[in-house]
Formats: sequence, C-alpha cells, structure tokens
Amino acid sequence: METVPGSGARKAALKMLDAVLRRGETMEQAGGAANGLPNFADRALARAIAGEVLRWLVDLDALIDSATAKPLPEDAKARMVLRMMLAQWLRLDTPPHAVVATALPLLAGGPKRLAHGVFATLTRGEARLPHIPTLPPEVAARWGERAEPIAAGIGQPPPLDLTLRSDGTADVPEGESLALLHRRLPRGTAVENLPGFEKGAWWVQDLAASLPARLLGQGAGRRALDLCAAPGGKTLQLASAGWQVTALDNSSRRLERLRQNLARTGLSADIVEADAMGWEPDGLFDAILLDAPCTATGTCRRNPDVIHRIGPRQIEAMAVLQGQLLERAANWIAPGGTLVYATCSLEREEGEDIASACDLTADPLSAEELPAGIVPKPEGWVRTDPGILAEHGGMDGFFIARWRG
Ligand SMILES: C[S@@+](CC[C@H](N)C(=O)[O-])C[C@H]1O[C@@H](n2cnc3c(N)ncnc32)[C@H](O)[C@@H]1O
Repeated sequence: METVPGSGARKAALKMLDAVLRRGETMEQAGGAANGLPNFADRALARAIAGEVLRWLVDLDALIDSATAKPLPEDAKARMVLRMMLAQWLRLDTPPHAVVATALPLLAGGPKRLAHGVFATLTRGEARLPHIPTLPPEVAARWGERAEPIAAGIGQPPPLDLTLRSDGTADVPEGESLALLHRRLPRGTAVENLPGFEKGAWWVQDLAASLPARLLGQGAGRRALDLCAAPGGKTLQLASAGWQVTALDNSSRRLERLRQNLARTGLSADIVEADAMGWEPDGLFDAILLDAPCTATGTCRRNPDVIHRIGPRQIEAMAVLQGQLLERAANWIAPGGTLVYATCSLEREEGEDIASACDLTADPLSAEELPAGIVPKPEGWVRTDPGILAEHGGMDGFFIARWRG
C-alpha cells in the first residue's frame, strides 16, 4: 500500500536508476521496476523521472555538490534521491512541496534532514540547469566536435517518427514529412490513438533508422536478407518495398515482436531464429541489410542510460562482433547484389573503422538518395547524429555504408 500518493512511482524510479548506474542495466531492462505499478500514469512518471536524471546527471550532481559542505559519496542513496528531487522540480515542473512529500519517504531511517536541507538551499537560491546538458568528460572527449550538438539533442526526448507502408498514405496521421513515407509528430504523442495504428498503415521508426533499408531500393520480388532483424522496423520497410525478405535474429523474445509487427501491418517475411555466427543460407541474396548489434549510443535521446553505461570495453566488444558479422554477410551476396551495413552507434569503432577494414567494392551513397540535409561523407558513408536537421527535431545517430557483391 502506498502511504503518500505518487510514492510508488518514485520508488520505482529509484530502483531503475540503481539498476542502470550501479548494475549497468539498460533502461529497457531496468524499466521492469515500474511494471508492478497499478496505472499507466505512475509507470510513465517513474520512467520520466529516471530519464531526466540520466539526461542531466552531471549538472544535477554539480548542483548537489554546490550545496553540500562535504561531497556526498557517488553511490549514496541521499545523492540519488536528491538527483530525483531536482529532476522533478527543474525538469518536470513538480512544485517543491510535492517533491519533498513524495521523495523524502525514500530515505526513511536515513539522512532525510540532509536531503531536505540541500533541496531547500537550492530551491531558495532558485538553482537552474544549463541550457544544454553537460556530458561526462570521457563521453564528450569521445564525441569530439560532435559532442555539443549531440548534447543539445539529449536535453529532451525526441519527436515521434513514423514510417508509412508504401501502398498508400491514406489514413495516416498529419505531420511533418522529411522524406518519402515519413511523418514526424511532436514528442510525447500517444501512438495507440493515432489514425491507422490498428490497420498497420505505419510503424514507429526514427528517421535515421529508416535510412538503411531505403538505400536498398525497391525489391520487385528479389530476395533480401535482413540479418539481425528484430523487432523488425527494417524488415517491414523491405517487405513493403517489394523484397522477399528472410528476417534472421537470435532473440526469440524480439522475434515475437517482429511477428506481431508483421501481423499488424499485413506484411510478410520468412522468419529464422538463429545465431548469424553459425547459420548458413541455402542460396545467395540480392540484398543484405546488416543492422548489427551495437552499443546503441546513437539512441541517447530516447535511451540516456547509454551515456553512463557505455565505455571503451563495450565498444570494443561490439566492434569485434560487427566485424565478424560483416565478414560472414559478405559471403552471401549474389554477384551485383547490394550489402548495407548500419549501426545506431555514434562510435567510430562501430562505424568508420568497420567500413574502412571491409575490402568489398564500395557503392558510395549519394545525396540524391537521402533526405534533404543529410550529406554523405567523401568516402560515400553516412554518419547521422542528433545535431543533423536539429531545427526539425534532429535524428538518432547512425552509421551506414554500402557495398556491391
Ligand atoms: C540493432 S538490433 C536490430 C534492429 C532491427 N534491425 C530493426 O530495425 O528493428 C540488433 C539485433 O541483433 C540481434 N543479434 C545480436 N547478435 C546476434 C547474432 N549473433 N545472430 C543473430 N542476431 C543477433 C539482436 O537480438 C537484435 O535484435
């Protein structure tokens, strides 16, 4: 039983933050802590509090440190609760008295007075966050000159992008269109209530995530392999563009979502549950899309946990796997066929370095194939990040390269 209304959401947010920051779990894994909450609003609030703390962590800590004589240990519960209190007040516009009433019970039997005092000092002093979140120094160094525009994108959740099924644009929501078969809606739009959801006229997919499949063109019944396919956004695009798709993934849970997505949209694909490192196809493919597993740092706007969880160790491990997957996929392209490699990572090791090491014949991407404002690099690769088309709401970070068989 909740003693203070809303305290369940705060407890769940605290558990999520613990899972991400101490145990290195993803927000998706950590989000399980909110599943037991009785209503949608509380679950959404728990996720929003945890998300805002992760977006603004460095700046929230700086405020806390400015108001304590002796810095609180990094892993002190009082620090975590104060981060949540400040995020609610400064980012979610919760009145300070409501913040205090719902957060302090989390410190029952602990340093409640200390937390209350720090929060009161900061509210009295009208503390403010900077305009753009500060990145942890090692992350800023990794992202170099791209760090500032990316950080600007991290400040809030991204808008909602939809990809439309290619057989007509009737019964789809109004919105900005930055590419063929694309609609952009304001952040926070509830998906289930939009026109066309039940009929499967569209699916949720960031504009950058929609680029790799676009770059394979129309299928006209030819065979495509979607390697690492689940939950299937790109499988849907390929099937919708007339490819006869084999969709392979090694996660049965994620493949179940792919099946549901195919059923909702009325599109079809042959589904294979297998480890791409052991599987052998029964023939060659005219197109292969390798949307490789990656650190997903390019999704930092919707998954700000990656800013704090991902470091050189994870990047290196992913880069090894990506290189091996690309080497295998390269054997399965038919002569004259096309292979597209993509990752939703901002890290050079998972993009440019992998493409540089590939000895297939390059098929450089051209600006004409891409939405206006996205310009390929001189090598013919595409590198997107949240700073591109920022005036329209930006996009996820992706690396995309293409070769011919
Ligand atoms: C970036 S996600 C794919 C997203 C998907 N292409 C989409 O658009 O919805 C990478 C996928 O690779 C799968 N994966 C990771 N290692 C794999 C392996 N060795 N064999 C097959 N699939 C693998 C994961 O289960 C995950 O679904």
